[in-house]
Amino acid sequence: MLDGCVPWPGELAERYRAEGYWSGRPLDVLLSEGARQHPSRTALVDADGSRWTYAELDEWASRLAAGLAETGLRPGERVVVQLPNVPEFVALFFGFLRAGVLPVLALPAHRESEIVPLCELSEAAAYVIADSDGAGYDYRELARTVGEAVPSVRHVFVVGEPAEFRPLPSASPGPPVSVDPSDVALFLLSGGTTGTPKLIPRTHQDYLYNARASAAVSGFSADTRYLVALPAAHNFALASPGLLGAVAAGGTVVLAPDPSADTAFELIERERVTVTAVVPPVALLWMDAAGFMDEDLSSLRLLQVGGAKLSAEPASRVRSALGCDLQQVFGMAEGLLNFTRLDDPDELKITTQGRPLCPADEVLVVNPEGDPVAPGESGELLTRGPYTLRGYFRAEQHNARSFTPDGFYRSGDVVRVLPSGHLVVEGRVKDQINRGGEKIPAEELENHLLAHPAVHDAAVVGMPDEVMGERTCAFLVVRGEAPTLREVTAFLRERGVAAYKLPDRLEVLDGFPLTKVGKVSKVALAQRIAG
Ligand SMILES: O=C(O)c1cccc(O)c1O
Repeated sequence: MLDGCVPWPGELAERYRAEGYWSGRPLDVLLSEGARQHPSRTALVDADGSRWTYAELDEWASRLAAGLAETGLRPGERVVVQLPNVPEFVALFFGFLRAGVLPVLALPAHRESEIVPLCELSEAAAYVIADSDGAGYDYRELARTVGEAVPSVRHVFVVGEPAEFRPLPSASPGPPVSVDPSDVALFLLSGGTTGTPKLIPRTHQDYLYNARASAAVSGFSADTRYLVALPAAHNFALASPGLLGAVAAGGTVVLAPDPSADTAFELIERERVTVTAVVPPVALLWMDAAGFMDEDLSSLRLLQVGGAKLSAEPASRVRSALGCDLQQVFGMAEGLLNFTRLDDPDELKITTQGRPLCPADEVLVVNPEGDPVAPGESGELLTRGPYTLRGYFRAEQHNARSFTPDGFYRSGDVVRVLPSGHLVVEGRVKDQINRGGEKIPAEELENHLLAHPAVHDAAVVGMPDEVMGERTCAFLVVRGEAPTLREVTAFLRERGVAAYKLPDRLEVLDGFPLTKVGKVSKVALAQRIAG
């Protein structure tokens, strides 16, 4: 496995192969087999209505792969990719797989303070952007900063107007590069809890299983028309089952530039979309909007909701509001995916976050001492399995804390397991805010706040919110005059912090409540803001 990654131990690897979860095939077979078996079916549709068949997408991916190689990118090198939901994302994703070059999938919302450390940590050889986000943000500015800050970045490729950079490369397809299916195919980003980004290596065969098994459990078929409403770089929209699951099933991927009801409903009607995946705040907005908008949503069969916990009340209204079935998905880019099953009783679909995808997923629920709790009691979810990472990339110290000695990933989520095996998410032990599915590492934001000259100490906690589940509250102890929320967010933006990480509220205290051992008590702060 690529240097800096942690392989599965031989015994488990043997079992995953023997039981058929690992097929020994490269991830790219999703597209190459589709192109062979049904070349003229529609694989991809963009927001403007441009369409690509499987054969056309396959050809495009091969030309991109050849172009990447011709530019001098070598197998195993990393490229940070930051694209909105454009067709180039899909073609390039497969192009990277074919060239053996490893995409590091950043989100469009990321800014300098996320992208620079990512490029550094991955020693990225290139950076791929769109010219703009359609709302006035120019990624080429960010690319200039990255180019100056990170010497490993040799090329910047731009979808749209390249300015001084390069357009996406393209060349006549050469002989395929052979890849080891047990090696890394791509890197996903962790939501994280610390000040530095974490990279999740996903191997060809683990991600292939992830996409195919998810597609099966969600009933994907050749008739599936999947709307990519979340960012395509998100594990949920990419492979749970996401766009890769739709390709695995020989279905059609429809790209939405944003998840607003205006955009999504129009695409659902126009393309007869059958399934999509959203975070809870979007589900709430769609359910309201369906009451007064008149697009025809009757093609929609399944709404997947995940990223944060969907409360039972809105969950119970999905069918009447949108005329489709609900599937709750509790997943993590690190691996383990839980789905409610299409034939589960309504009670489980509404009140649980699903059960593990794979029979070989191992789930342990432990108390703070690390001992298993009694069945049905809540505790931290630990997991290992055929598609769950064994370590973050180049993060030895962090890995020592994030995994048990026998290789279970400590998810930081607090769950309880029902007799049926379904999980109910009850909270978390990790120091992170989940703002409507967007994960904000508290320590990272605190570090940025501490850089403000008027800030003596900072503690970031979630505050309950009807729509977002949580919003972000920054508690500060200040020197001299307290800055306003507006001043603080302007300061954070200036530092290149992504907009979704900006605090929603500021509270200034004389000092922080402490725990018995003298640490800042986030529990006390959270109780204070909840009140
Ligand atoms: O990261 C997540 O929250 C998530 C949610 C649903 C499905 C997934 O694959 C995820 O990674």
